[in-house]
Amino acid sequence: MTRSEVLDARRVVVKVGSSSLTTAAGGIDPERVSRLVDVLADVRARGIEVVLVSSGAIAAGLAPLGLSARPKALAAQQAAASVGQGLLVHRYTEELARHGLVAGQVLLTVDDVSRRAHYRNATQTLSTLLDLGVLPIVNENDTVATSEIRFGDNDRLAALVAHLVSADLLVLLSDIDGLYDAPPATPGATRIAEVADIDALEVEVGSVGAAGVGTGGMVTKLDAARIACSSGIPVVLAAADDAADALVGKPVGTLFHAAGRRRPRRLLWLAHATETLGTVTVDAGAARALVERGASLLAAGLIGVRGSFVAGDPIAVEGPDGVAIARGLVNYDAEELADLVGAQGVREVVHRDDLILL
Ligand SMILES: Nc1ncnc2c1ncn2[C@@H]1O[C@H](COP(=O)(O)OP(=O)(O)O)[C@@H](O)[C@H]1O
Ligand SMILES: N[C@@H](CCC(=O)OP(=O)(O)O)C(=O)O
Repeated sequence: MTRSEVLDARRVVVKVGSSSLTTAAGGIDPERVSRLVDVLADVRARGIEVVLVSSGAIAAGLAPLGLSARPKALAAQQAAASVGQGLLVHRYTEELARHGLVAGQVLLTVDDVSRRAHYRNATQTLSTLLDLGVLPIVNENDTVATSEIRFGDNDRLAALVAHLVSADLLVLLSDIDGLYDAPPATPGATRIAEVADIDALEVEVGSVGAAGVGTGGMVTKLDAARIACSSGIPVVLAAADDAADALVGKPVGTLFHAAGRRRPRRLLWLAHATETLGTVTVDAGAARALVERGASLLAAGLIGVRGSFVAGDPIAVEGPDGVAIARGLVNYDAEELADLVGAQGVREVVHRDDLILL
């Protein structure tokens, strides 16, 4: 039986991991890139828009730098990515050109999906590229991302991009042919064909794949699936070798059914992509107002402020017991807010539209 979620999709985000693009020695395998591009070109020929999120910059930079394995130090990874990203996109550009398709490179940082203005820019750029018939190739902007503000893996980035472009489907291609009920090397581990409700899923996951070039392993793929499904986007996780079948809806890999409605765009990044820059502690009355009535947070409920932030930054909101209850975009700088503690003011610290309950 074919999967209607796949057949009905008009806009698809496909993510391919480093482990699916590299040779055993760790460099980029031009044949694997070529095979992937053939599949993507077929999808495009069916009138479906495609955004590719491709890892592999670091892997592509290893050989030119005379390195045999992914370096541990962040600066060395960034150097490898700087060398490799151009080579990687060059490969894609040449391969897509064989099919008469044009590639566009889009490098994103965490800020691009967490700051409101950047988010809008990223959305506009991607939708313009799609309108122009370009096939955007997205990666993290590794050369400028520091360890604190890094996605580090492209799985979550792909889910956020899927949301950003309002995709109908997210396809995660990996070296493994789906989600298993235990790390695949475990005797008796079996593939799960469908996940109806990801929040009810209980599986044992390991971290890194056999090739040793990927990051995050299944943990980050499940995070990505959770982000996409919770915003109404179904996910197929499949082996890169099964990409053609996965993209015509054959029952390969694992299908995660979407849950719920699409959330407003801004709030999705607030929930998943944001590093909060501070925390405000609120009293029990304010905590109840937020949770039970969906109210805005007013200064009168503040009992503490921590961190360093300016107006517009994402912050965490915790109750008097220190348990986080919400995230929001704050209307004041940290110093201004500290002065409002205990002031019994009615000033709005976080507007209800800028709050997401956890
Ligand atoms: N429960 C599980 N089901 C499937 N794969 C798992 C599981 N737990 C751990 N893994 C590992 O996750 C790996 C995929 O992650 P990763 O190496 O980061 O790939 P990619 O480069 O495609 O992002 C698989 O090769 C597998 O070894
Ligand atoms: N941005 C990095 C990708 C990080 C990474 O390895 O991700 P993945 O292979 O998807 O687990 C790169 O291009 O090398």
